[in-house]
Order: sequence, then C-alpha cells, then structure tokens
Amino acid sequence: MWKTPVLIVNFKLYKSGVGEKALELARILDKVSKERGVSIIAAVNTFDAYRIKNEVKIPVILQHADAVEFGAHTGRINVELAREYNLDGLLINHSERMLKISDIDFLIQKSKDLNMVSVVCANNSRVAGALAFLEPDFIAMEPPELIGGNVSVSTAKPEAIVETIEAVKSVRNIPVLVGAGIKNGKDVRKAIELGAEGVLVASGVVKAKDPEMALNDLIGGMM
Ligand SMILES: O=C[C@H](O)COP(=O)(O)O
Repeated sequence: MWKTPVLIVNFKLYKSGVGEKALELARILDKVSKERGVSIIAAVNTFDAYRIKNEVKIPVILQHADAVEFGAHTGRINVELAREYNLDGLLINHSERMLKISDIDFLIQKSKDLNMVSVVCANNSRVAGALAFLEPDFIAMEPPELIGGNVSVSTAKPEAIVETIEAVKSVRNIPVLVGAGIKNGKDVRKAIELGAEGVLVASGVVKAKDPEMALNDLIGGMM
C-alpha cells in the first residue's frame, strides 16, 4: 500500500497524456517523487501502461478495467491482464467511466486477490460512504461539475470533503482522497487540512505548460 499523502495524476485521454508525451510525463512524475520523497501515482491509459511501467519506479495504475474474467470478451481489459503486465492497481468508477455497483465490487475483490491497489471514485459523500462497505484501498471523492475547471473542490465544496471523510470513516478506516479542479499547493493544503489523505489531479498537471513546476507546487501543499 502507498505511503500517504498520495498524489495520483490521471493522464485521462488528454493529447499531452498519451503516447510519447505520456512517457515523458511519467518520467517527470518519477523524478519529482524521488526528489521530494512523496507518493506519486500515474493513472494511465491501457495502450501506454506497459511501456510506462517498464520505464519508471513509481506505481502505475490503469484508469479503468472491465469486470470480466479471461474469455470471450471483445474490446475489454481485465484485472488479471493488468496484473500480468505488472501494473500496480486500478482507478475504478471514475465519473467519466462510471460502473454499476456489482462491477465495482467485482473489481475491488479481484484487485485484492491479485495484490493490486484499488482506488474507487465517488461523486459525492453519500456514494463514498456506501462504497466504503466494499472495502477498497482508497476512496476518491470528486464532484463531477468541478472536474477540469479552475475552482477546486477544496474551495468550492469544503463541506463535501468533511462529509465524505465522516461518511467513509463511520464505515471503515479507508483513506479518502479528493479531486476536481485542484491546481496548486494551496488547494492541496486545504484538502489535507480538512482530513483528506491525498488528491487526484488531472488537468493541473497533464495540461500544464511546465508539469514539473506544477507538481512541485502541488507537493508543497502536502508537506
Ligand atoms: O481524475 C482526475 C479528476 O477527474 C480531476 O480532474 P481535474 O484535476 O482536471 O479537475
């Protein structure tokens, strides 16, 4: 399991987060993680995952996997295959790739069986509390309307962070991450002060002119 606080960078399908650019970005994450002694995790697309995993030391996770076993499934990817390629874990149920509850349960349990880390996303505190019963390794709460914007969850919805932590911890002691609109160290610090054990960030790093500078700024809020 990763040392908290953690910074997960979701490369999404941004042009600056795929192919050669993804590898370049993953190397920057790796360098900054080593220099600053902070847990940084790369959440990458399936095409790039294997190559990136072989080039960096930081954990590399998939942005999504399907709740299927090996077999007659076309255009799908399962947790076992991610394990065979030495990936470290999965994002599950991101707002941009929502799943039904039985699939979320399947993916969490399969990750446990294969010693992979599960990071399950929730769009609000109630869903986060409900998902805690499924015992993922991390729960990441992100209000969908703030994703990709310039106003962070820490600024716009501090109460949602507090409510999420209360809802999750009343069920089980699972670390809570928050995300959406987080762009700088101030946003991160506020989230951590409210009780979050890390953040999930995408555009603030992946679309930044200088991702290394952006990462260092974000990390400043974790110290
Ligand atoms: O997975 C990451 C989140 O959806 C946050 O995205 P964002 O940092 O661009 O708001």
